[in-house]
Amino acid sequence: MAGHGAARPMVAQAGTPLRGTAPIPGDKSVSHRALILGALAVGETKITGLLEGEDVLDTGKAMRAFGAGVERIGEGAWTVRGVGVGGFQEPDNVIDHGNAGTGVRLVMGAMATTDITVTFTGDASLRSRPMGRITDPLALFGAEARGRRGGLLPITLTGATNPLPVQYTTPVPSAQVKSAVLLAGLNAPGETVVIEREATRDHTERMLRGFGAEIATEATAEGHVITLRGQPELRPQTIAVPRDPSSAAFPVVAALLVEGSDVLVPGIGLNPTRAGLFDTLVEMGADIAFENRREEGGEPVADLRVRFGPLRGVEVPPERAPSMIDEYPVLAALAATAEGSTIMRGIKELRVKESDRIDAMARGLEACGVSLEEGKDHLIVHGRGPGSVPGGATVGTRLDHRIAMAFLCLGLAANRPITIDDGAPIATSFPSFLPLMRALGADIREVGARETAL
Ligand SMILES: O=C(O)C1=C[C@@H](OP(=O)(O)O)[C@@H](O)[C@H](O)C1
Ligand SMILES: C=C(OP(=O)(O)O)C(=O)O
Repeated sequence: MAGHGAARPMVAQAGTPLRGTAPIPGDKSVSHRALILGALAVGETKITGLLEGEDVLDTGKAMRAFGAGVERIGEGAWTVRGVGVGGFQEPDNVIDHGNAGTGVRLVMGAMATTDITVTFTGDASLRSRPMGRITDPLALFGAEARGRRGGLLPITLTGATNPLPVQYTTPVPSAQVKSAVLLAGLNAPGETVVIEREATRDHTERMLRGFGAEIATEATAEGHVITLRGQPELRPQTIAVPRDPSSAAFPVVAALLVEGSDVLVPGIGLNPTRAGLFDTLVEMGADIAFENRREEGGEPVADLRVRFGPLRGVEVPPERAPSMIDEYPVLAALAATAEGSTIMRGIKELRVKESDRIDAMARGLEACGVSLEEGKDHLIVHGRGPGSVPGGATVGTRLDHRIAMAFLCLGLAANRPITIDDGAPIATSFPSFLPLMRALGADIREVGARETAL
């Protein structure tokens, strides 16, 4: 679990162009959901391509503690023997979700309508993130939460004895909130309805449908109305997890940062609720070919061929934010080498991620000599073209994997090396980041590590 071990400082510096093929691991969002829904089905679910990052492994441990059989049978290949909807047993210890907002929030939802009491916690980052957005709707089902002041973890949640179905309009665009309510609705009688004004990633809906739940989504003037019929028997599935577009973002952006690069990133999930970064990059003038478009595991995918070329700053439409919410840090890094300003508005949700990502990016970019403007809900990066980023700074990554990877990518195009104080959290979402980037030719190393040790 990130934050529990020693800090791992890392440094990135300019070198040769990036070339080759980047095999991206499985999607983190889909991986969490595959383990949770597998645990709620009756029988054995088979998963291939599961992301074996710390966040997902913590969800696997949680599902085991709730009574499911979770076994690793090969690289990325797992089986989950489910206990059925309502069948979770009470764990005999605290459930520690490490660094994972998705993990803790979805699992709280999944247990909130079963009559058990569970204490949840996480690392220093997760213990500072808002949980009221989950415990408030779960209270409508009849669940009771007691946490620290401000609704922070650790939280003890007692599931509803006689759950009520709920109709809930999400107050913030959040797939985690939507998913927690839907997962709680699984063990409530009748129909649970979630209304979201802005569409967020829809992996929970797609996967629930795959497991045989009755779920419908309707686009209305109010927004997306999602209706789930409770107390289904979920049928075990065979799930091929697509490769994670949020992880792919790093080698894609690195290829756009480093002159002369030409990188192939195969089989990337391009679900429209996740693909906002790629639309933005194309608007910036990026040379990206989407080759061999196809469907895999119920999700649209393509092979991305990315070549370095000149980029211009753009204004990102605020309504695109939910489809690229985790990609703003790496976009902000890239924006420093575009010509002109990149304007990112409608992004205040970034302030409650693993770190306050607007502040973390602003302080880090400033330290690297990049000019910017920031506000409560926006960040504007003034790019001055390739070769314009001085670098030469040490950036604080604040237990945030995406901040860590974004600055390592920027270091590949800066005039002086960029150091990050701690790369350990990268293992939460992208454990193969360092070897993958190095195989493309990136000069990224652990500070103090000998060349052969990596
Ligand atoms: O549901 C999910 O899998 C996720 C939803 C998003 O969080 P919010 O729901 O807080 O927007 C995203 O930032 C996170 O990385 C994964
Ligand atoms: C926000 C993220 O994850 P989580 O909320 O699951 O911690 C992320 O991976 O960028």
